[in-house]
Amino acid sequence: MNQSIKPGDNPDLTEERLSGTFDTNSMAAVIYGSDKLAQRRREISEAVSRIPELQDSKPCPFMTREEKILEGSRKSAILNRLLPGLIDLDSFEETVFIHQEVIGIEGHPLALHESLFIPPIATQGTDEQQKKWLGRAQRREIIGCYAQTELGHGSNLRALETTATFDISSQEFILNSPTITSLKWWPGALGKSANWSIVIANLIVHDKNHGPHPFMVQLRDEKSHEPLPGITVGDIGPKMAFNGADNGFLGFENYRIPRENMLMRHSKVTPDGGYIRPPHAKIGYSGMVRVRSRMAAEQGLFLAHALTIAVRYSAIRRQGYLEDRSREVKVLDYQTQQHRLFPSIARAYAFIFCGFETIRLYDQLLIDVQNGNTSGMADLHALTSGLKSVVTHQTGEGIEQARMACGGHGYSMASYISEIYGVAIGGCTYEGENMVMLLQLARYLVKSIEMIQNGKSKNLGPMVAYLAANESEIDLNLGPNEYLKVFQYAARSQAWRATEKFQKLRNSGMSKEQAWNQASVELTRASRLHTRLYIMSTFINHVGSVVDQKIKKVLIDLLNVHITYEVMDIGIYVQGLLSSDQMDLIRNQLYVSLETIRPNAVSLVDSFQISDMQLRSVLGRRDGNVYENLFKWAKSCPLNDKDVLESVTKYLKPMMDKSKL
Ligand SMILES: CCCCCCCC/C=C\CCC/C=C/C(=O)SCCNC(=O)CCNC(=O)[C@H](O)C(C)(C)COP(=O)(O)OP(=O)(O)OC[C@H]1O[C@@H](n2cnc3c(N)ncnc32)[C@H](O)[C@@H]1OP(=O)(O)O
Ligand SMILES: Cc1cc2nc3c(=O)[nH]c(=O)nc-3n(C[C@H](O)[C@H](O)[C@H](O)COP(=O)(O)OP(=O)(O)OC[C@H]3O[C@@H](n4cnc5c(N)ncnc54)[C@H](O)[C@@H]3O)c2cc1C
Repeated sequence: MNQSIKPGDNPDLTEERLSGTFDTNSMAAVIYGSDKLAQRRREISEAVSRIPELQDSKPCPFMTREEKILEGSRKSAILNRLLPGLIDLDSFEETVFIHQEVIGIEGHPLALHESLFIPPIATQGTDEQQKKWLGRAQRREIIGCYAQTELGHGSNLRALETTATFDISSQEFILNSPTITSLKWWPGALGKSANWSIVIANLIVHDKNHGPHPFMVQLRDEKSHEPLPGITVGDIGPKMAFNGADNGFLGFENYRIPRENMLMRHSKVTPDGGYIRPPHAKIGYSGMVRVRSRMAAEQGLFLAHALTIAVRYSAIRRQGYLEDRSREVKVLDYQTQQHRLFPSIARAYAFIFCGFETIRLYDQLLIDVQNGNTSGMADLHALTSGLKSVVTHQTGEGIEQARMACGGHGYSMASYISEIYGVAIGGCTYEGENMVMLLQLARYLVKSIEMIQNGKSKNLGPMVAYLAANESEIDLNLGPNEYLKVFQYAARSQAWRATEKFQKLRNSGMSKEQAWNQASVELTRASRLHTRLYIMSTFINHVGSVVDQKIKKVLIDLLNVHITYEVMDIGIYVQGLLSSDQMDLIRNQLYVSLETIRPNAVSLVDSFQISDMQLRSVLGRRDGNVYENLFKWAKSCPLNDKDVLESVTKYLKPMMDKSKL
C-alpha cells in the first residue's frame, strides 16, 4: 500500500495512491539500501517536524541572501545542540540528511564542513593531526572549508599558483598568492563563516615545486572571527542558486603556518627539508574522488525532488479532455506528459542505485589505500569522472522537463523547481567541469583499447571487457540483457571510432595534445555512452537482486521504461546493428511501458519519502491541496504587505497624474 494516504488529501492524489500496486515503505527500503536506513529517515523527519525552532521562519523564496545565511546559521547552531538526540553522530548520511531536511538545499555555513573539510583531515592527516583537529571539527568548535579553485584556475590543478614555501629556519610554510589570478575563488563557507580551511597550494622545498598539496590553515581569529594578518577573505557575491552558502575568495601575503600543518599521511616534508613522495602521485586528489563518488546519489535525489513535485502536481492538475467531455483529465494521463516524466523517474532510481554502489566502492578503496594498495585508484577515478558528468547533465535535463511539465506554476518559485535546478546544475561544474572529467574517462577508454590492440585483452578490468567483444547481431526478442548488448555495441563502436580518430591524427604527425583536442568531441561521446552503459547494467543488476516480488515487478516495469528510452535516445549509434523494424519494436515497447507504469507513478515518487519540509514546494505538497495553498503563499509575499507601494506613490502615480494634464 501507499503509506502517504491521509484524510483530507486531494481526492485525485488519493485515487492515484490507491491504484499503486506496492508498499511505498518497502520501496523506500530498496531505494535507501535497507529498511533500517529508510526508517531512520522517516524517524528523523518526524522528530524534526515536532521541534518548533527548527521550522522555516518564512518561505525561502521570500528571504534575502543575508536572511538565508542568518537562517542557515541559526538552524545549524540549534542542530549542533540537538543532534546527539536526533541522529547517529557517526553517520555521514544522517548528518547530511538532517541538514537538508531542516535547512534545505540552498546551502548553509556548514554545507562543506562535513563533506570537504573533515574527510581530508580524516584520510590525509597523520594520527597526530587527526588527534589535534578532527575532534574539534566534529564538535564544530571550528568551521572549515576546502580552498582549491583559484580565480584563474579550476580545471587544471597543475596550474594552481598559490605557493607554500618551506622555511627550514623557522620550520614553517609561507603561503602566498602571488597574482590576482591566484586568489582562491569559490570555496563554500569561506566567505564569511569558516575560520579554518584545507588549502591546496604548491609545495615548494629548496626551490623545487612538488605540485599541489593540502595544508590545514587557520583563516580567522577564533575569538573575534576577524581575518588574521596576511589573510584577505570575503564573499564572492550572489550566484544562480545556492545562495544560503557564502562562497568566498581568499588571498595570502607571506602567511606563515607550522610545518605540522601540511597534511602528511601520504606525502611528507621532514624538518631538514626532505620530501617523501606519496604511494600514488594522485593520492592528494582522493578528496575529489570521494565527493564525485557521492554525486550520483545526491543528484538522483535532486531529480527525485523535482519529479515528486511534477508527478504529484500532474495528478491533481486537470486540463483538456480525452474521451469524457464532462470533466477535464489529469495531465498525467497525456502520453506526452508521461514521456516527459517517467523516463526521468527511471533515471532517478538508476542514479541512486549507481550512487550507493560508487559510495561502497570508494569506502572499499579507502580501506585498500590505507593498507598501501592503490591499484584501484585509476578505475574509480575514471568511473566517477564519467558518472558525475553524465548524471549531473541528465539530472539538469530531467529537472527542466519537470518544470515545464508543471506549466505556468512550474515557473513560480512556489514550485521551488528553479532552485532545485540551480543547485543541481552546479554539479555540472563543481568537482571538475563535465567535459574535462569526460576526457579523463576517455584517457582510460583509449588506454583500454590500446591494450586490446596490443593483444592484452585479458588484462582488461570487468568494466571495459565489453570493448573487446564483437557483437554484430541482436535477437529481436528483446529482454534487458539484449538491450545491454545493444548499448555495449554503441559504446564499443564509439570508443573505437574515437580512439582510431585520435590514432590516425597522431599517425599523420600531429602532436599528442593536438590530436587529442581534434578527437575530443568523439572522445567525450565515447565516455558518455560508456557511463550510460554502466548505469544501465547497475540498474539491471540491482533489480535482479530484489527479493520482494511486488517491488521487483514494478522495478522491472520501470527498468523497461529505462532501457527502451535509453536505446531510442542513442538511436544514431545503433544504426549499424538494429534494423528499422527493430527500432519500431523498441519504440512501441517504450509506449507500452509508459502505460504500464502509469498507475504506479505517484507511488514511485512517494517512495522517495521526501517530506514537505524538505521539498519546500507548494506544488509538490504530499496532500495535493495545491490551489488554496498557492493563494495563501501569494498573499504572504512581502510585496502584498501593503496595497499601495512606494514605487506607485513616488513614480507611477505622479507619472499618470502628469499624463492626465
Ligand atoms: C541530496 C543530497 C544533498 C547534498 C547537497 C550537496 C550540495 C553540494 C553543493 C555544493 C558543493 C560543492 C562543492 C564543490 C567543491 C569543489 O568543486 S572542490 C574543487 C574541485 N576541483 C576539481 O575537481 C578540479 C578538476 N581537475 C582535476 O581533478 C585534475 O586537474 C585533473 C582533471 C584530474 C587532471 O589532473 P592532472 O593534470 O594532475 O592529471 P593528468 O595529467 O590529466 O592525468 C595524469 C594521470 O593521473 C590520473 N589521475 C588523475 N586524477 C586521478 C585520481 N583522482 N585518481 C587516480 N588517478 C588520477 C589520470 O587518469 C592520468 O592517468 P593516465 O596517465 O594513466 O591516463
Ligand atoms: C556551486 C559551486 C561550488 C563550488 N565550491 C567549491 C569549493 O568548495 N572549493 C573549491 O575549491 N572550488 C569550488 N568550486 C569551483 C569548481 O570546482 C570549479 O569551478 C570547477 O572545477 C571548474 O573549474 P573552472 O571554473 O576553472 O572552469 P574552466 O576550467 O575555466 O571551464 C571553462 C570551460 O573550459 C573548458 N575546459 C577547461 N579545460 C579544458 C580542457 N582541458 N579540455 C577541454 N575543455 C576544457 C570547460 O569544459 C568549460 O567549458 C565551486 C564551483 C561551484 C559552481
